[in-house]
Amino acid sequence: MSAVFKPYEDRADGQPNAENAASVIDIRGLSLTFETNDGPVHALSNIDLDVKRGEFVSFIGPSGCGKTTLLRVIADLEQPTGGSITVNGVSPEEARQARAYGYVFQAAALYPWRTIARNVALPLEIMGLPKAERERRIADNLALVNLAGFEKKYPWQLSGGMQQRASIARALAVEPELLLMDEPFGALDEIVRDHLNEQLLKLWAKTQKTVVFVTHSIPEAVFLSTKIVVMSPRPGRVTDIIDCGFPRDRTLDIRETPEFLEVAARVRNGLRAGHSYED
Ligand SMILES: Nc1ncnc2c1ncn2[C@@H]1O[C@H](COP(=O)(O)OP(=O)(O)OP(=O)(O)O)[C@@H](O)[C@H]1O
Repeated sequence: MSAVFKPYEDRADGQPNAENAASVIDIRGLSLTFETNDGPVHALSNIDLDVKRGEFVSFIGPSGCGKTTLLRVIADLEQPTGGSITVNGVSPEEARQARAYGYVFQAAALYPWRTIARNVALPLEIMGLPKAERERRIADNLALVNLAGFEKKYPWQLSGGMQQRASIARALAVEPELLLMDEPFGALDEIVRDHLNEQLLKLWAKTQKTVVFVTHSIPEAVFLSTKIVVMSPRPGRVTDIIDCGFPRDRTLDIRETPEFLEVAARVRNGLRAGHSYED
């Protein structure tokens, strides 16, 4: 086995000890069936997953395999029809009420009539935070995503990548422990995506957040993750969970290494095995 797959407790690079760290998300035998006019849609079947504090976990799988549905269950936006789930040791509903997570969507979803600072401010206003605290969080989080100086711009004055960084700042400003990201860079070109992947990794190392990230991209999943959850459709199942222990300060160069290509090949094989070519 290559060094890449070393358990965290053997590592000297400061990564969390994944075995002993607290569970942020604990999912057991979880299923979700949507009842539709055309009959039941089995979106998720018998999912088991444990996400530890400080991990970066990616869900990868073909369209319709239930990645977004699983993320929405964690966020209490969908209700499972079977099995159990806890987030920070409590139900997803309680975790949502405690603002345990920030959610970043594929589209930046910024309000065009609000400046960047006022977009980041919105959830803080809803929380009823005092002005001084709101301003501290806006400044800190815009600096964290390298958008200091853009406070007074409107979303349409920023590139797509900058808008997505602003939506990440908005999610972080709530100071959640957990960041849920649904294909946040899916609509961006590859060079911008590479750049944002590097920035996200630095942000993750700096903030020590737990991240759950949905993607279609094998290189993105391997580059970013400590754990890759490979899913297959109809019904959505977990077909493989791959530990991926690259150092936190990795750069894009690692994509050329044999270790990286080895993990990518395992992800690709997992995707192929679960893929149906019927449609
Ligand atoms: N509200 C809903 N009602 C009925 N079916 C739904 C609903 N939401 C999702 N589905 C179905 O559940 C399955 C999983 O959908 P989901 O969006 O989670 O997949 P995904 O892996 O995120 O896909 P993509 O990569 O295309 O975003 C699909 O078959 C989808 O059509």
